[in-house]
Amino acid sequence: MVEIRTPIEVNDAIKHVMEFAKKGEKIYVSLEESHGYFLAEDLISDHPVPPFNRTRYDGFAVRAVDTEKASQEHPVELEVVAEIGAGSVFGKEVGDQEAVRIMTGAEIPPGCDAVVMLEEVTEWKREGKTVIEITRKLDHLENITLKGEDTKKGEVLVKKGTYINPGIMAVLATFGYKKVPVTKKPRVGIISTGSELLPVDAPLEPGKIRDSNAYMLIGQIERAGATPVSLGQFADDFELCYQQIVDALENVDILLTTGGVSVGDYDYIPAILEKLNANVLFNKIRMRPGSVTTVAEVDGKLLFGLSGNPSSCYVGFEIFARPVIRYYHTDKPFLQKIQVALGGEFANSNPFHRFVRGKLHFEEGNVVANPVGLDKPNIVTSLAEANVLILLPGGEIGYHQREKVTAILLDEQSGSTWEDWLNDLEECNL
Ligand SMILES: Nc1nc2c(c(=O)[nH]1)N[C@H]1C(S)=C(S)[C@@H](COP(=O)(O)OP(=O)(O)OC[C@H]3O[C@@H](n4cnc5c(N)ncnc54)[C@H](O)[C@@H]3O)O[C@H]1N2
Ligand code: MOO
Ligand SMILES: [Mg+2]
Repeated sequence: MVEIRTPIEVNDAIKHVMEFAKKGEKIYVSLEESHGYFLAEDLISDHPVPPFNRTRYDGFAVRAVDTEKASQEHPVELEVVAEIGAGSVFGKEVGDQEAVRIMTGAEIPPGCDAVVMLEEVTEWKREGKTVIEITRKLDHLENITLKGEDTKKGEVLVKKGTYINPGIMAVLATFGYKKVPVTKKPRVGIISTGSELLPVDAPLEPGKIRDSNAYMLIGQIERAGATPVSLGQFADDFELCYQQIVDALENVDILLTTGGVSVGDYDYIPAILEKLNANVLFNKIRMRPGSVTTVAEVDGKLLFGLSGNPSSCYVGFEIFARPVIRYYHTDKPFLQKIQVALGGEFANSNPFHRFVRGKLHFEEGNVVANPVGLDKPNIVTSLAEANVLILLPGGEIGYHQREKVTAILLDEQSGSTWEDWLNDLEECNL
């Protein structure tokens, strides 16, 4: 008799999984490799930026008061007493009727309080001296970037738990972080199971397909903030897969398997979990695709038995494994959601919540989420385009073109808290 599984609700399943989520320890990585890590400490400015008053233009630093009477008819003449490029400083006080030739980014010399651009002046030599002619009045502080204009000392610029993007790398460099405090990425193992699976470089054979899930998961794991560990591809053989899983659990923080979680004759993951004496959190969820996603805990480690069907595997990972990985780094481990107009027609109702792979685009000022490709669990090619999961709550209704629905953003990095995730989903009561 085939086992009849009772589906649990999506949010209950997430809650169970998150009970076993762990926090990452603090490590230091070089600034060069920090992209894609998450800050383990607040980034606080320990000096003002810029650290000195500087010129915004190539020009002449002057005393604005000397230009007060300048006009086209009555230009003011100033003597150029020095030249400085960015990185050089003119330590002396600039006196009455004097100017310093200065290049963008150089510190404003003492006594000066305005800069006139090179293009605005006439310059010539007279009796061995360089003289400039200014034809308008300059304002106090004109063309000067003030010390601390960008940021003051002591400000929290980036909060702990933030994903390090290129802009944050610039800020880290500004404050001298050769080594960056980040949270250590968990190691996430991938085992693909299936006697039909070929290595990616093998020619097709009758009845066989190439293993795409393993590579998809490498990308998903990296996007989530973990280090993928490829542990191989194995035939549907109970003993072989059991042994691989036992060995893998020793060597990784989280283990993912794909395939073999359903009720078929060669779906060995449920029996392997039983032999492992694993604490199975659930093996059926009221969602589609990914309903067969099975999660178990073995000695405190999580094992995600993801479906073999590519779209089911993808969605199961994003909804259940991703927040566990993100929690290592941040208290906002859940995906963010937005309201969109539905770009397709789903007239048939479905008792299960649907997570339709979709792509955002803009139409007459509205954000529209268009389904990509066929909405079936076994579809792989649609995943190439997907940047959202369109959430169609289960029930007795269908969904129609331009109806307001929720889209879960797959490439967004700031994340959301559990409360945010629940609030936004209140209406769908997942
Ligand atoms: N009698 C029932 N049959 C099925 C049920 C059910 O409840 N009762 N559930 C269906 C659903 S829903 C899903 S989803 C799949 C889950 O299948 P498994 O997780 O057991 O995966 P497999 O049987 O091993 O493979 C399913 C499908 O996916 C292909 N596959 C497997 N691994 C890979 C890979 N690494 N890369 C690409 N494609 C892969 C495999 O060839 C199969 O076509 O079960 C339904 N059946
Ligand atoms: O787990 Mo299956 O994906 O619901 O199609
Ligand atoms: Mg199966």
